[in-house]
Amino acid sequence: MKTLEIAVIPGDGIGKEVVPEALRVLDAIADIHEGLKFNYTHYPWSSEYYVEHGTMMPENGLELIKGSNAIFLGAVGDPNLVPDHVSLGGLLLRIRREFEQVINVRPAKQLRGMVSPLSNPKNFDILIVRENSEGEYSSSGGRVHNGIDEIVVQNAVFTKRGVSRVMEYGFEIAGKRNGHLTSATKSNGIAHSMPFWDEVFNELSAGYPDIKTRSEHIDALSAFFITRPETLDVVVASNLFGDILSDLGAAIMGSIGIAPAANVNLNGKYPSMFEPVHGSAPDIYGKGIANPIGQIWTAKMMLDHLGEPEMGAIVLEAIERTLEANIKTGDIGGSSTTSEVTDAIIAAMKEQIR
Ligand SMILES: NC(=O)C1=CN([C@@H]2O[C@H](COP(=O)(O)OP(=O)(O)OC[C@H]3O[C@@H](n4cnc5c(N)ncnc54)[C@H](O)[C@@H]3O)[C@@H](O)[C@H]2O)C=CC1
Ligand SMILES: CC(=O)C(=O)O
Ligand SMILES: [K+]
Ligand SMILES: [Mn+2]
Repeated sequence: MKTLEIAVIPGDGIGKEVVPEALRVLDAIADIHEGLKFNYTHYPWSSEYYVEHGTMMPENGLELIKGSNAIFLGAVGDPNLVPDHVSLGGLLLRIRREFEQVINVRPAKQLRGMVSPLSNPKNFDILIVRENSEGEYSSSGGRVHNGIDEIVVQNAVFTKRGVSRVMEYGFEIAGKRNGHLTSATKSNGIAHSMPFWDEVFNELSAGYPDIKTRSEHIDALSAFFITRPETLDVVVASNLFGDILSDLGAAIMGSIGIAPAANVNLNGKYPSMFEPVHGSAPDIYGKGIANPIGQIWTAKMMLDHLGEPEMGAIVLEAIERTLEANIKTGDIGGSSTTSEVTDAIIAAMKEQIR
């Protein structure tokens, strides 16, 4: 029996609604695959936890989840309770950074049964590879003085190690897909970090003669996501650019509610973390209408990562069959509830093994 230890952190808002739904899907997978079992340990770390304890997780929080095979997270952020930079910084970004989850992989592809807002989407299939530990989201900087004299410095940190690592991951994964890697740059406006980014990209591309490369400035690239997404394969981007591109990728798929993500640790010292692209969606929380597909597709990425790609394929096929059957939440034009969509996905999984 292969038993996988999963640290479960639903977090805030709809994270608390969609995570239990995705666990139902994982339980159905364990029913299908008799040699596989999931052991969940639930952690209530969230903005509410902060209000009670003055911290997003206990002092030994990282120790508690370090030994798990993977972390399965919903979303963090309840701006009415805790400022976002405190809640995300104290939980989500902290785990990403301290567990050296240096890459964030985010697919954006057209699923069967989804209606893209693009009038002519042409079957795009993009994989965004986002740098996940430094760049514009570094905690380096500070504030001094007050009033009109106040000075704020936010440093964007780019290391040779970090940039090479994310690009190499991009080259490798492009080799397993369509062999095309696009680099998101802005070296016409950002004078130090982005020319460096381009240099490293050009340097590394020499070692991957079979990969076709392309560099695009982030502004133009954003437009290409809309006007010709089918020309993109793997896109490698800095932390901020990758963050923005992945909401854009989600939008052209049809909703941010379906977009999955994996925060990958490459050195094996710590677990990887799986969480959808979307946040806690306070505007729809508590109504039972959140789209569970982002969290469920994220569970598929976790299954792939944990060496169960056949099980992952069953989940994605079931998602597509459910969309084709028009069983959808409101964000994608349907009227089904969160749990009705999950029920349909689980039924479509069982149908495949009959
Ligand atoms: N990785 C994370 O945990 C993230 C956390 N956040 C946090 O979440 C909170 C809200 O942030 P927003 O900028 O509003 O982003 P958001 O992703 O939570 O919501 C943006 C819009 O998409 C909709 N939406 C998101 N997920 C959906 C789903 N599964 N089904 C249906 N509709 C969905 C929301 O209703 C909202 O209209 C903030 O506290 C923010 O900091 C935001 C992004 C990522
Ligand atoms: C924080 C955020 O927006 C993200 O990781 O996508
Ligand atoms: K999330
Ligand atoms: Mn984001």
